[in-house]
Amino acid sequence: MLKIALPNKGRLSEEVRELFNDAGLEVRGRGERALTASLGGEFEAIFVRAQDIPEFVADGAAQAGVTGWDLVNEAGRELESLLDLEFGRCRLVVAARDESGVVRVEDVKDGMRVASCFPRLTQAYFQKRGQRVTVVPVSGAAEIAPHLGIADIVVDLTSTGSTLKMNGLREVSTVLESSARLVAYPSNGADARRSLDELTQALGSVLAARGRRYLMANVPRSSLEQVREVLPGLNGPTVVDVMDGGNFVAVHAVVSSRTIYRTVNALKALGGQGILVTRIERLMA
Ligand SMILES: Nc1ncnc2c1ncn2[C@@H]1O[C@H](COP(=O)(O)OP(=O)(O)OP(=O)(O)O)[C@@H](O)[C@H]1O
Ligand SMILES: O=P(O)(O)OC[C@H]1O[C@H](OP(=O)(O)OP(=O)(O)O)[C@H](O)[C@@H]1O
Ligand SMILES: [Mg+2]
Repeated sequence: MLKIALPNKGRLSEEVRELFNDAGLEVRGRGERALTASLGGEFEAIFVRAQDIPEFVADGAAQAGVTGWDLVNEAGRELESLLDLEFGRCRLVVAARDESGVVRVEDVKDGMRVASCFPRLTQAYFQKRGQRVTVVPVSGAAEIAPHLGIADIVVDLTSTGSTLKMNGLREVSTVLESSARLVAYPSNGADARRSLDELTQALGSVLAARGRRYLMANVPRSSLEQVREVLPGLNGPTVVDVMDGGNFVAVHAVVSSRTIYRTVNALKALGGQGILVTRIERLMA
């Protein structure tokens, strides 16, 4: 059995569960507070805090795990990054109150106190810049620290920016960009690596499918050249004969969901009929 460490709660847990489900690795038999569950295949999920996952995986207690790239970097342990899961996108930023006089990161003075749940990354960031700050480690709600007078500025995660705004803080610079990652124990044996390769491909195929749609339409044979322009697909559209279709042939293609509205209208303009758009579950190149 390969153990995969997954977040037991918080921001990432639901999306991780959905991703594994979509890849056919359903969390089975997990009671409300159970700490482990079978994922099917050779995988067993262990549910722990997102912060603890880098340590669990680096120590080999789990062969792989899913957690934020920010937490992986903060842990500073050697881990192999297998896949960017694209959700949990956020940035670790330096932020300051207007009264602090810090408008740009260059304005941060030696001796200033920086509150953060990411003390190592914060220390390393300012050290690299040659700015001697005092890091005030906190385990949550760093945004409140300047108001309590325990720090001058903060280093915290942001995505929409609303928490910073609510706390009267302005973003000054970016320390790290983050999203959820699949990471692995660097010394896994050959069998474990093979299984993790398969897992990486399965999860990757779900992610690749998410931004794409499968489109089918009947189009006049005479407009095929123009249809090719509209429907590049992965390797150009598949063209299929339609029984008793007269001048019409069927075209099939994988298209980006962002452009689907335009594509459908363009096909209609070329005489397309019976247009059908469906979701794709998995897509392997
Ligand atoms: N605002 C956000 N937008 C997108 N992703 C975020 C955001 N905040 C955090 N994340 C990501 O989610 C990860 C886990 O955050 P989460 O809030 O679940 O944990 P936590 O609150 O630090 O842990 P706990 O709830 O156990 O105290 C972060 O390390 C980061 O990668
Ligand atoms: O830019 P925003 O969209 O406002 O997101 C930023 C907030 O999100 C995270 O907290 P979370 O909501 O996970 O709560 P937590 O402090 O309990 O971890 C992070 O610590 C920020 O406080
Ligand atoms: Mg949080």
